[in-house]
Amino acid sequence: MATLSSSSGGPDLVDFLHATVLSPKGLLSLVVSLIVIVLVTEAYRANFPKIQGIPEVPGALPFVGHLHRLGGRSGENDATVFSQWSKQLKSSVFQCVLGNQRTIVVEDWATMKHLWVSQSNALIDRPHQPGFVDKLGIDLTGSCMTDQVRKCRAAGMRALGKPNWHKYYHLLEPSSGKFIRDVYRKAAAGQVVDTYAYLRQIVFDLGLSLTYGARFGEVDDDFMLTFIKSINGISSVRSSTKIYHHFVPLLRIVPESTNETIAAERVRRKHRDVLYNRYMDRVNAGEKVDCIVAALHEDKLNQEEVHGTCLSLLQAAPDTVASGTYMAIAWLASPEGRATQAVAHQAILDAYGGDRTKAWQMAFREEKVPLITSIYKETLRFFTLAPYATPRRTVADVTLPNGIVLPKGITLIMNAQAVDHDTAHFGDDAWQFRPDRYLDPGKTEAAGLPHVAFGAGSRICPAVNISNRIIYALVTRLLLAFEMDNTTDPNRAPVMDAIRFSDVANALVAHPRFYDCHFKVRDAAWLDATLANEVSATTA
Ligand code: HEM
Repeated sequence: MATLSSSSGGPDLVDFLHATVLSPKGLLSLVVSLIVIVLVTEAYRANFPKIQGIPEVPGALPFVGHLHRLGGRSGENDATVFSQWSKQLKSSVFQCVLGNQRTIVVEDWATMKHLWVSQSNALIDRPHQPGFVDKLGIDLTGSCMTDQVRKCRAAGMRALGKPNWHKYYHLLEPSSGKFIRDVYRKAAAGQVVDTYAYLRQIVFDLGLSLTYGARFGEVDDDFMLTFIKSINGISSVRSSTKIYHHFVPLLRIVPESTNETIAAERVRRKHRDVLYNRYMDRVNAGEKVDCIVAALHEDKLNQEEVHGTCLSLLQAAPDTVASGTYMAIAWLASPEGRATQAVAHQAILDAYGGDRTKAWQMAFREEKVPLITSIYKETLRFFTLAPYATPRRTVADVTLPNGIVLPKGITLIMNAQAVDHDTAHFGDDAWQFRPDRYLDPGKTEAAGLPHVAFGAGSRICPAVNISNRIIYALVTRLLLAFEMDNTTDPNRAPVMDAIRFSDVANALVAHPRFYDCHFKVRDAAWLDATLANEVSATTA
């Protein structure tokens, strides 16, 4: 054993150091000790200390915090797990830690309104998801509100705004007519129909047209299917808690062996280039193509911004609107909903003085039947498609209703599934589907916010109005054309439960389980003539 043998220090101290700390064994112990210190410090390090006065979910693990119980790992979606925690803690506001991200979860309407609506400007950022958003280029939904994102969001909102809707009728009307014609043909052949792919195509077609001025014809078009697959690959990761790398900084020292986002982004980019090149060919041939790319070029956005805006819209469009319409049909065609079909059909006729052709023609152009409006709002509330909305990050201190201050930079999650079923706001029947809930505006409309399916406040979905109108029109046209009845085959019947309607437990956006429906034409002669008129009007 080495000892300090001389009081003068000098060489003896050096010998001592060489024999201990600087020896290979000593250096190894030093490195190991440092690693242990770093690991111990990292193990429970969060970006913010615990906030006093807000209950915290017990059972955080080192490094991952509460992530091990989220991301579908327990078989439930995050919103459902949040509600279990809220019940356990007896508090509608609580804190948990996602990797190193201290996160406040809000479960009730009143607190949601106090933060997301009344302090909207302070909630304008998104938490950074390293390993995801940095692989995508500009991504409106997943990015903080930089000047560039603000510019792109404004351009997207302009394109989706009401003054531009007249440009989209000539797309939506024939594509919905074609959808109904296909359903009609199958029904006439005695087949049940799963409408999902048709509905998605209508919305995706609209998205392609309003972004790159493109259009794809058939449901099984290979190009469209691979493009949608890449889009879904990206959406399945956005704001999801399924990938530990996105939340645990230490894990990012080791690169991910395969990154779902990078793979999907490569495919998405290839498709984007095809669309863009087709657009440029048309422009170079002297055609004036009316679409966002054209408008954005005029707005002097650079190419990255043009593509970022277009892809962000395409990314969000197809499945959300399709799923909303799909669940409205599922409810109307359920034993519980069938009586409402007759009432809604009559309400449409009444609104147009019995002229069903006029009702058909105006379906996309005006919202004249309050019961249909109520049905689509109730559908979007009841089957909340983005169960935990999209997380936010504060850009200034905000206060809870009880005065507790949440610091600038903290992550906030609105449990939209819980907020949309808050009995204190919607009443004791919040977990029941009531088609007429929004006929009596009363308290449900008090905030100008019927539900939070589209989020709320500064980053609310920019496509709220156009999405609502598309669902309204499709439901109206289907009711005019058919009586609908879900299959009784238990393997293909829809699931009508407000949580279990979706099979997806590990992603931001729910996806309804597929189902089949019987469609019985109400008046074949009228439908034949109406569809024929629409086709000839489009081709004229
Ligand atoms: C029923 C249909 C839809 C639902 C339920 C829905 C839901 C949502 C939700 C919950 C958010 C987050 C809002 C927040 O943080 O408060 C969002 C954001 C967004 N949605 Fe939608 N959406 C739908 C349709 C669409 C469509 C058709 C488009 C595009 C054409 C679109 C584009 C976007 C974009 C770009 C954002 C990001 C906005 C931002 O972060 O600033 N959405 N949507």
